[in-house]
Amino acid sequence: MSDRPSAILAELREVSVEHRAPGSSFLTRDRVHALTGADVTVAAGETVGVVGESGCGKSTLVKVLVGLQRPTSGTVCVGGRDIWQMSTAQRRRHIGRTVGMVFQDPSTSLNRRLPVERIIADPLDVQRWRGQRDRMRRVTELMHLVGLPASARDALPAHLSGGQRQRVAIARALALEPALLVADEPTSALDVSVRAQILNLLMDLRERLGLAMVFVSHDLQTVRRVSDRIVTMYLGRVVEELPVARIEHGRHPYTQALFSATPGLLRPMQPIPLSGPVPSAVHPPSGCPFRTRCWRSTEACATAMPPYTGDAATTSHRYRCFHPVTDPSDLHRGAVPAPGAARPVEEPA
Ligand SMILES: Nc1ncnc2c1ncn2[C@@H]1O[C@H](COP(=O)(O)OP(=O)(O)OP(=O)(O)O)[C@@H](O)[C@H]1O
Repeated sequence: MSDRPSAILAELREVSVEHRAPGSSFLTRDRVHALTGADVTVAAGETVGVVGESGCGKSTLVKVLVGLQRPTSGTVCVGGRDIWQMSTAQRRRHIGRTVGMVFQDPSTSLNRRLPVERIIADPLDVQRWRGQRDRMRRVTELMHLVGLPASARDALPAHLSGGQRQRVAIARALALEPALLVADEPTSALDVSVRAQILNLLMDLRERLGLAMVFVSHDLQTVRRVSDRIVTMYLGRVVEELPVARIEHGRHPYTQALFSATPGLLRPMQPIPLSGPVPSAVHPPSGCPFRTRCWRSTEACATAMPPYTGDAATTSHRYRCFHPVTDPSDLHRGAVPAPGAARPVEEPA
């Protein structure tokens, strides 16, 4: 991968998403900060892995990318165009042609009342795809592409296995020949026995069709295997993005802690224990969101958000941290806290 990718397929600039907090009243007006100030780009042909603990905003980020979630602020460009400056119909058409989306659970993402053929053809119908014969031919082609037998054409989702259902979802996502496929935990709802098959299918399709991919997963080994670049998120913030070749050189302590929890992912290292719960997304800490669990934090971390900076040697490795890990052997020399030694989580004011 070159350090400076050429064609940008999707770009988030300073994107934030807030939701009304469950149980918030008209008076408190509490907001959940699901995504804050996210800057992410996806270039043609590259695979970007998105990682982070549950609730850190991964799904929100991909929903924003595919136009399913309108940001509270910031700009979302897909195929070079600001999708929220378009009419609803224009936006649907434009995104449909540029981006395909595969969701986590095909049991809920597919319309259970429609046969496979109608599900796969749905994006073609929405875009008024040529004639009926072309439509039928395209469905056959797509079923073949994802390894579905012709006999599945008239089946309802309930009559298919979980793996076959996910193949239907992938066929639907590819119907309009998008340049970018966004997959949000595409294998985690499947039986362990078929996960590898679906992952291999996605990798095969990526190669054959020259797709760019955004791949969200909790499985860091897989993310490392499939990605060119990794984006680490914490409490609604992108805290680091780095080329997979630099995975040993994660600068953000959270990236190091996250990766250290998967044995064999990095050089031999002790898991870095993180004490305390993830702070509330309604009342995130001031400054760096990770500071309440970070063993390297200082007062500076509470007063301001670290800028999104990079190493001089590479434009594709950026992180938000006042005390980046510049020497990974730091982590072996006792800088790692004993369990429970990280700073206690402060109660929101
Ligand atoms: N519609 C909503 N209303 C209120 N809060 C929401 C809504 N959608 C998401 N959130 C909150 O936004 C935050 C980010 O959620 P998101 O689903 O993006 O996280 P995630 O990293 O994808 O989690 P997981 O890995 O468990 O899927 C969480 O605190 C979540 O509870």
